Amino acid sequence: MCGIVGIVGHSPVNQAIYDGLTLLQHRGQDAAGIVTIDAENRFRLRKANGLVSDVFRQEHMLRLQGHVGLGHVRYPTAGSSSVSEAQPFYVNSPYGLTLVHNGNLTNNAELKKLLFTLAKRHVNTNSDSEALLNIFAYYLDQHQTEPLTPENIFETVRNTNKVIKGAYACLTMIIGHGIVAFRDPLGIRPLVLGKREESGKTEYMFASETTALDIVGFEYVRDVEPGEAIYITFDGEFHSAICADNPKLNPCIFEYVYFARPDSVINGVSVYGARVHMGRFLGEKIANEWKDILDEIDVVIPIPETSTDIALQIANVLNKPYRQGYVKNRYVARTFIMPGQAQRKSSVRRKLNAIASEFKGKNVLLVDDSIVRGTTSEQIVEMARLAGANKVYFASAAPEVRYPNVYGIDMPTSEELVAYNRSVEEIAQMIGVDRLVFQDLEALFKAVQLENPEIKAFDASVFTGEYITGDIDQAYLDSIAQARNDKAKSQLSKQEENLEIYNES
Ligand SMILES: O=P(O)(O)OC[C@H]1O[C@H](OP(=O)(O)OP(=O)(O)O)[C@H](O)[C@@H]1O
Ligand SMILES: NC(=O)CC[C@H](N)C(=O)O
Ligand SMILES: [Mg+2]
Repeated sequence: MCGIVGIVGHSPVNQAIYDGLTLLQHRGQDAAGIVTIDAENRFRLRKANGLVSDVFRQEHMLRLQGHVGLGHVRYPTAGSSSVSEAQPFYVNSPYGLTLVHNGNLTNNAELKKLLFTLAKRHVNTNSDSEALLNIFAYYLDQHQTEPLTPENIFETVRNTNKVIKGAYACLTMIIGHGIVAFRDPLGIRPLVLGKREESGKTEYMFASETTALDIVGFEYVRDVEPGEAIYITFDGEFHSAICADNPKLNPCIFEYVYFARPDSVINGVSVYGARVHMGRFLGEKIANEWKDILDEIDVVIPIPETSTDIALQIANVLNKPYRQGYVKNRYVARTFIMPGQAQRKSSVRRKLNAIASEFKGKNVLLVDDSIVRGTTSEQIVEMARLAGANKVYFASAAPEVRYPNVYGIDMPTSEELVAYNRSVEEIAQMIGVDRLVFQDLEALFKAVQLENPEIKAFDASVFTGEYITGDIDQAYLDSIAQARNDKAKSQLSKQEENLEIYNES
């Protein structure tokens, strides 16, 4: 679910981009990168595996000179976890071009072949983002006017949109020109625009979520529209155009369930507001369907971090105490977006610990935002039992996750999903609870639409198996299942997967 940032400023941007990335760290923990353009029109780049605070030391920040730049935090959905596939990516022609991408292209293999056929362009890694950059570069290179006009830029985006498939929120930075933001025609991944006035000049910032704008003092202006390109020159000229046929907003619903921060507003939806509605609707469902055990429930307990706001609403609806039964280790990152199942499994136990007194002899209702692989639920139920819980009930604020995701969430195969081919009762047995309830999909849609009634449809493929880009067939799903299942990824040796050209210690 990567996070992206871009700034066209009139003073040094390295610290602002760093700060923005720290507010997007929850979207990607594998790698981080920043690229700027210095006073001699040279790219200055630092990217490496690790968290933002690990990747950038003082010598790197001093390197990142210039008043314009891009930043990226990575959660791999294509290629590997190798630093060679960290972002930003760079190509030298035309002009000198860099790119950051949130999303996933579903025709990466075809794009690599097309690039070689069209222009003998070699893409060295298996990153879809590197292919995307080269497609953009190829079409940009078709224009001969100097400097490029906004129409040249928009024509480039139109041509790019015609050949790439999947989900993408992108920022490219062109030496001697400016930053171009563009979003897929269905708006699956988020992208917002902010601005601020500095010594009489306007500066602009793009980011995956509004929280990144907040921390660096940029005022939210609007979201980048589905299919829209916004071109901001380094002189601060603002140009925009819709560069796709019949664009329509179908945002990824899992952003609201899990990925985005509660203090973010994306596609006009307060993420916190949506989660409050999710909790209320799920509480009402429990009140209606669990009449036989309602009086038995002693306490509602969240699974920190994401589900806390949801659980509080459930406790309010059911008029039950809301207690902190699990303490989250502040030094352990998000487990769901960790690269392998072994690491996810071992991290859950380091991340969450039970306060025994909150469970001993009690009938507890545990609440999480979602159950995906069951990595979290299995272990926290075991902890509840070991702490002496009498009955353990479980509520998920999202419906059963039964299908792979191909639009930027690394869930390549159904077989890894605990709800795949299983009934609610069978899942309850799998995770060891006395009763289990999932949110209804319609209620989940409504929870988001209450915050923005303009949104009429979503990418809900993980729940429905419907892939709204219309190009996904079983052969593709089989290919990514084979290439990217946990076993296949774990067998990639560090050496084999590292296709790095620019080496740095
Ligand atoms: O069933 P699973 O495969 O475990 O996936 C679902 C769990 O993973 C996420 O938590 P995570 O630890 O990633 O982040 P959080 O701290 O934001 O809750 C999510 O909030 C669920 O708790
Ligand atoms: N989570 C994402 O947005 C991933 C971006 C890109 N597909 C990559 O793998 O690097
Ligand atoms: Mg969680």
